[in-house]
Amino acid sequence: MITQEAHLSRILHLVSPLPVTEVPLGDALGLTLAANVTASVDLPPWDAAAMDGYAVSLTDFTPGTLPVTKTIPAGHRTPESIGPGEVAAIMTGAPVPDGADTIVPLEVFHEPTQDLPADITFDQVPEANRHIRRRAEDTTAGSLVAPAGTFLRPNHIGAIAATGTASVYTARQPKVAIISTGDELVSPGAPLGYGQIPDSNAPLVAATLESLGAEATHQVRVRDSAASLEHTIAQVEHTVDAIILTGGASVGAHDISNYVLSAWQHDDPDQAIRFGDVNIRPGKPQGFGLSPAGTPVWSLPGNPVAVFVSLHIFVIPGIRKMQRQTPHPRIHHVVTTQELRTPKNLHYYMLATVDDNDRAVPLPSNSHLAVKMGQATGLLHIPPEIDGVPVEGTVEYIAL
Ligand SMILES: Nc1nc2c(c(=O)[nH]1)N[C@H]1C(S)=C(S)[C@@H](COP(=O)(O)OP(=O)(O)OC[C@H]3O[C@@H](n4cnc5c(N)ncnc54)[C@H](O)[C@@H]3O)O[C@H]1N2
Ligand code: MOO
Repeated sequence: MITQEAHLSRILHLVSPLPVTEVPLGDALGLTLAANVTASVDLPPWDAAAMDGYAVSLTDFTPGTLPVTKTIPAGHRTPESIGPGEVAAIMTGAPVPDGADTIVPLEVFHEPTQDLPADITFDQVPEANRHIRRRAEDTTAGSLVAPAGTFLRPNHIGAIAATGTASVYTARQPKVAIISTGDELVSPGAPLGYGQIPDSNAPLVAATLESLGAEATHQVRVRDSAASLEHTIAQVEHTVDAIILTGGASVGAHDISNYVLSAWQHDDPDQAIRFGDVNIRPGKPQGFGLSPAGTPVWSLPGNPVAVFVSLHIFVIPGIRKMQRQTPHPRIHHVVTTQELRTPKNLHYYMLATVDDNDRAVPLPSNSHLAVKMGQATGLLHIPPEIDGVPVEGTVEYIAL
């Protein structure tokens, strides 16, 4: 029996990050930064008004009526200055004129209007340094905005654009071929003859890859024939970054993935495809290695929930490494509403629904229960050292 840890670490050892390319910021959502992004400019680039109002010099200031000598809207392109006894009408986001010590919001003097008054009356000395966004308060040019490894969400895109950057460096997205094996498989939606089932693994794997930003370039169904499997792999092997097979990973007479891939010779035996039982349920029979051309190949068991667990524990970390991203999933902790009994010495994964209060209701988790998989919000993980968790006990949880 291979441990989950040993199998995963072999996968991460054999999978390499993909080459880096420059991508326009508009296409970068959901990609992972391969290089730090630093600010091209100070932000704010200059002292700016935070309120619509009046910029005032407090040098020799005495309350009374003062003339409004200029108007500075946002986007004003000429540096301005004011001297003692002068007031400039200023709009939110406009550069603060030299000599101004504070901004007083317009409501202090009058109702909002488009016709600004020629002068305004101060009853008292205004407080200094109010309503001014200081230059470089947010960041300085050259400072880190987002480190390499950041998975770009909309907020990162906004922050990077704000600091004057139009493109980012990211790993090329993995192209992956998905091969479902099994004489029993037909396209989802096709009429089922006796003994036939819809191929649900290919759509599951493809959707998982797409959710990571990777591209499922091929989805091929092959019959349980060594010749067809060899032919299919030969056709896709040189155009993809990885191949994911489902089915035929076990030891049955028709489990062709195991027989075909185990027979491949590799110059470096450490890199060859190896099959074996891993201490994980579901998902026990696993194959992984590099094809003779050096393409990583995951050979997963056929049962849909076993595929689902295998994707989360063994495939997603490898794809993330290709994307130059942190490979490991975020583990949460939740409270189980039922006692969980599991075999010792196995990493046991259970489908579950977890509510907003982090309370988990386990679902039946046998590896063929595809519809139960559809009801889950994630996977509970009971590690090999224990044989269960009592009701109201804390348990690890991988959210989808
Ligand atoms: N004698 C033994 N039999 C089995 C063992 C074992 O150790 N000794 N392990 C069992 C476990 S655990 C698993 S998991 C499965 C894995 O089997 P295979 O990887 O060889 O997968 P298949 O036999 O091809 O299929 C298993 C199951 O999944 C269904 N399937 C396959 N492909 C798809 C697909 N694309 N979409 C939907 N469903 C699919 C298939 O019809 C089978 O029902 O082996 C156990 N047996
Ligand atoms: O381990 Mo198998 O993957 O039970 O279904």
